[in-house]
Amino acid sequence: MMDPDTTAFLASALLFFLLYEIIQHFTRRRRQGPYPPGPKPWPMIGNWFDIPFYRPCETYLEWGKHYNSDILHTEVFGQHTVIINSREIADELLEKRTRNTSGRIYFPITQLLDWGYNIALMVYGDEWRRHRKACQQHLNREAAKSYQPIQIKKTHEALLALLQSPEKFAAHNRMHSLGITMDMMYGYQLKSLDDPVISAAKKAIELGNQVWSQTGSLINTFPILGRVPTWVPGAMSQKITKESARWTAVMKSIPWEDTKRRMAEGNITPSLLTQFLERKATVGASEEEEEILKNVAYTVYGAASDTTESATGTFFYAMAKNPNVQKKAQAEIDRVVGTNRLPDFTDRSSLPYIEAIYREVMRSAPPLPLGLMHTLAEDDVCEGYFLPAGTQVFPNIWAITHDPNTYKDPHAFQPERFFNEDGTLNDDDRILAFGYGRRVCVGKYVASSTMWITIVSILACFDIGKAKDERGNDIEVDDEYVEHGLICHKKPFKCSITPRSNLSRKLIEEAAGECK
Ligand code: HEM
Repeated sequence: MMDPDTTAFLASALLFFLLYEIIQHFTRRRRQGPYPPGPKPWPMIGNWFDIPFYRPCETYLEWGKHYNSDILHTEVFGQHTVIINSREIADELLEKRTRNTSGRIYFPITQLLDWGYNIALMVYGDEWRRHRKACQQHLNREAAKSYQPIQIKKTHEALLALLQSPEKFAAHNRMHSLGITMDMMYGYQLKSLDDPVISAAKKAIELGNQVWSQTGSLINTFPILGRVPTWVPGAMSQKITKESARWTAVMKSIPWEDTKRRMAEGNITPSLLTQFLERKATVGASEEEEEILKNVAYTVYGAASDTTESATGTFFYAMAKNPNVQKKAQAEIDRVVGTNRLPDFTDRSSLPYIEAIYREVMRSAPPLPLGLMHTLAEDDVCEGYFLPAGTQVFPNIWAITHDPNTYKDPHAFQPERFFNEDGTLNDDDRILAFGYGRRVCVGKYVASSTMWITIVSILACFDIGKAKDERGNDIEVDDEYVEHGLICHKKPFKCSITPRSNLSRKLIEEAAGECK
């Protein structure tokens, strides 16, 4: 038998359901047309049981074929969601009508998690505008160049790590993307993946992801449930949010305190926050400016590291599977850069095949296959379908970059698809993996440079191939991806990474020595 607390909790939840349905019934707006097609919703819960959890991007592509539509609809507890499978519709809704489609859904759980600092989750309004402006100031095309010395230094450190323990390439990849981010934002030098900042952020994000979605917690549908104290049986979300918020506070405080300590000691490495603090000490800055800059740094930690790690993971996978692509790239590097030095950013415009590999990595496995949701400020009509205000729209970036009408043989890794017949790069240089409209990834220039210098440096120094088993046979690499929240990663796999020559080995050791 249930104890009285549980019975009371369930009874109030049921009451809320009923109240909700009644309110929905009386407040439902007049529809200006049908909703886009999708699975038939159940009363009250809507499509709760239809929402796909494994590789939703692929399921939505299948739905698109089933319903013969590139725009699809689901509804869960009255929250409308639209998924777009075509480039044209995504451009129409998320680029041309970006004024109406730049919102983010507000989950009441965000405040309980203490994730209000996160620019990517902020609703469209003045607070977001102030943060976005600060991001643009520090991450625009020109500003992004100031991080190149960090990107080079960290990439050379990664080359050394690959030389010393190639079998740990996935860990080196993670260390590389996190190390660049922490250095850029705080000048914080990450020594290992066991660093307390990394563990705290991991715990905060893993816990938070369990509840930060429409179906993750009832609090997102019935905000009043957020007031239920943690001791009430069944109040799981409250326990999770409390624990996640505790780790978020740790994740924020360690690098910030470290930055202040180093500044006080006069041990300053250039970074977003040290530059700001120096400016504050000389010409002054407001408390609000400081808060915004700190929020930018905290946000970038999450926004930059997992995404870059995912894309670099795809690069290793693509190289292990496509030796011909690798050979062609290395021939280009040897011809343009030579073998007596490591590549640097001045080489970028002279290496079109490397550029094409970068584009193909981002096309073949966009790190956020469904992007981030945008929400509608006002009712809209698209392709004859009615989209009520508040609808969340997901661009199915993976489906769009795998459309065989645009990308022939879309599952093959073919950098050649980005060339004109005369051998020059074509104009398909928009990286859809960075998203859409006013919410497009504000770190795209930084991300592009990190990806490029990583790809070109690894190819200049190493051969990546299939690993061998104990009998000397190739170990095949599977094609599976796994999802962590909205971000997908190549499923762990083995590959062999060997220096191309003794000269490459020497170049790496020299370059890494200079980093110290
Ligand atoms: C391969 C690497 C990356 C990928 C694939 C990526 C992708 C994305 C995507 C899809 C969005 C959402 C866009 C939308 O709403 O339509 C986004 C937002 C964002 N990204 Fe990135 N990103 C990457 C790296 C970075 C880096 C390096 C930074 C910072 C240095 C960064 C900072 C941000 C921020 C702050 C937002 C939120 C923008 C807003 O909501 O206004 N990202 N990113």
